Amino acid sequence: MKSHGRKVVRVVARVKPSTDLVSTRSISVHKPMGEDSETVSISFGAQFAGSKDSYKLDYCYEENETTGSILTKEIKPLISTVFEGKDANVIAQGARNGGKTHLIQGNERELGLTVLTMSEMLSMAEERGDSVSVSVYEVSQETVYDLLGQEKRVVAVLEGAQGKIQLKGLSQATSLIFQCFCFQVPVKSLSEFQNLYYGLKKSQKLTSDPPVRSHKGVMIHVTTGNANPGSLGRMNFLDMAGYEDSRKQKSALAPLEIARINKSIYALQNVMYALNTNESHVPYRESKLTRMLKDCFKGCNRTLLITCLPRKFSQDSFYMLNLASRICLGSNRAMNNPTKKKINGPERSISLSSAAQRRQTPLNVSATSRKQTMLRGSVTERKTKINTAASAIKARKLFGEANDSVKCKNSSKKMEGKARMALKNVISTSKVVSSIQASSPKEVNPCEHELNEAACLMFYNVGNLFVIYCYRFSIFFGRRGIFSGFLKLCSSHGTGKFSICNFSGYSTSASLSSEAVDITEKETPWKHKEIFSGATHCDDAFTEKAQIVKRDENNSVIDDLALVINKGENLDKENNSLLANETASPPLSMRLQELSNNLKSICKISNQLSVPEKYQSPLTILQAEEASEHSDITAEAAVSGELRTPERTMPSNIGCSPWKAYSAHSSKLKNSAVGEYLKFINTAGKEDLKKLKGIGDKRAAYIVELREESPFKTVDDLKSIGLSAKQVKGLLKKEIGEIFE
Ligand SMILES: Nc1ncnc2c1ncn2[C@@H]1O[C@H](COP(=O)(O)OP(=O)(O)OP(=O)(O)O)[C@@H](O)[C@H]1O
Repeated sequence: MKSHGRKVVRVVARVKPSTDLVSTRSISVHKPMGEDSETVSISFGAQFAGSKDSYKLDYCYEENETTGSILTKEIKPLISTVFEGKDANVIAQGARNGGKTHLIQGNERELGLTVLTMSEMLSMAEERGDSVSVSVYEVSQETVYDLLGQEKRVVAVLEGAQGKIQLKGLSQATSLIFQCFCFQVPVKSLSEFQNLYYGLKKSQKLTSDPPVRSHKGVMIHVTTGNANPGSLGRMNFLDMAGYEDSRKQKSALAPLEIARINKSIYALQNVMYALNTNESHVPYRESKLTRMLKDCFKGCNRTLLITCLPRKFSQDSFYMLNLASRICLGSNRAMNNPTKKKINGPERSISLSSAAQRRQTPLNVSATSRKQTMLRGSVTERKTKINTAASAIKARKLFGEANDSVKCKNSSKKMEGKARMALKNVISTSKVVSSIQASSPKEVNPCEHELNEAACLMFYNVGNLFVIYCYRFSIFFGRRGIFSGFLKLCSSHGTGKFSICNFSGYSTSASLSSEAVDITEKETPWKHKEIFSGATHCDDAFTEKAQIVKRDENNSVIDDLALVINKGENLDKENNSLLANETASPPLSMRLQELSNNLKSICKISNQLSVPEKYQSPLTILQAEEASEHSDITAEAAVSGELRTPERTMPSNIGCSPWKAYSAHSSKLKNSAVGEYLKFINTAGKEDLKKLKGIGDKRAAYIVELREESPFKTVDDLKSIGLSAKQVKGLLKKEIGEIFE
């Protein structure tokens, strides 16, 4: 019998027998020492040329090997550990239709691993005088359901003060002596279990309308049967929902649903990887599934990860095998490497998933993510120096192009082309700068970006008004939630619009740059009869300046207000410190200054052009006025020819009703208040926390404890301190309402 050795996660594959007799045999498994091989290599046919030659796993069960042999070689050693008081997990993962359910659940004719294991455990329990009970659960769209009740019940997964997983609202479960996940049903015989298990499967089929894909789990609990009954161990079987590339055209599922499933698959991979590489931080909180199974995974508990592979190999299976191999080897830490090559390949889903996660949690990057960021930093360190120069060149090129487009008088089509080129360059510059920022170790601290200044260069097109905003700001837009609202607000106006943003906080910059590109993709065709209006906003080291250039259809300048950038002391300091540290990325102020200089040069050229008054249509003038109004450029400033930095209120009522504008503003305010509340929860000391309504000594201590493991990312996370959704809402209401008292 093969020993599991010291590995926390043993990674094997199972090849599903092919019913298609003519299918080409695309997988080949190399077992150097037959069944006793320590590792095996799996390789593919020519269609996967370009991939690695082979992938190493701990073992691979081929078609001719039965489920019984998996039981004997892999699961029996785990059963012994369960009776010794440990937990064990058997997880089937893979692409869709890979045979996961067949392996875990089986059917009446061909028993699956769960039933075979239950049989073993029942006879062992009988011998020892112990008892066995079972819980069955399902995790669908980040919600856990108990399947053994009269009807599906939602299970709230909470962490107790000791970090133990607890249930809320399930009295039957909490009254049990040991920590359990779901309602447990005692099982006395195998036939009783089979009736329950397969009966459940049938009734679920009837009730699940419309069918949703989910992760399904069966947990077998063992309790000692002596005078002091107590929990021994648990054997957890998990049938993961199948991985599917969300870009697939044929999928019956909504892309959002696929993305969520993939995200939770990815979260599990992260946990397995962290466990196998003995990382100090295991990202359990990245998904509901991993969070609820935290106690089963951690410590000396063992996990068997089975990747189910159909003989007729698909790209999705290849992807899952690739991930499994990484967990097995535990050596390649760059699962999230956002290199171009990987983004084009199956890893794109991973990086998108994690980007999505980061988008949700810009402030709170998990320790693993931070580590990965550091790693990416070191991997791209060499590239960074080159990119720093390249980005500066690209920035110059961008505005060089912009100059060209201003100069272009005769051909509006030519101008359109140039403008598109300029946009392209902005995007690439943005990406380069983002990657530099990501690789800068000093910017890895997830909280630091709040204090860092951030810059945003924003272009957007309102009707035939083309506005350029260049921002430098700190705390106000330090929160992604607010900034996202801001982007959405902008993107909800006008016909064609896009935004390019650079944030100095790593997580934010990554998420925003991708978001910015998304918006760009939706851009409507460029209009070449624009009035150009640009404004630069600068905090701190900069004085407030703005610029408006109006153009008619002949590209002539109607009005131009000068752009002046004053360099303050802070800027000098910042730049001096840069000179002292040649390897650092150029400070934002320097980049911003460069952009501003280029804008100035555009102005100069624009100044030389005359604007026939007849070309000023009332509409365009109105829009320009509206834009200046919304940019909070005062009449006084306009008269003096020097524009003030608009306040950080964005034009919200251009092209929309007062109600819409009000709604947008109030939701922005709400997000801002919630963000500040969470920020406080994540940073305040215990005494300060107690000043919050509804937070006492115990809760404050618990908050401090929980956030050390993983900061609170959303309002929902507050439920983990033992509050109901209603209570959380009440707390926020009280805090926010107090502002107006
Ligand atoms: N070992 C096997 N022998 C024979 N048929 C199998 C085997 N494994 C799977 N199948 C068949 O392949 C089909 C898909 O299997 P299964 O439903 O287990 O895949 P899955 O990976 O669970 O799919 P999903 O990702 O949709 O949950 C089923 O019709 C099943 O009967």
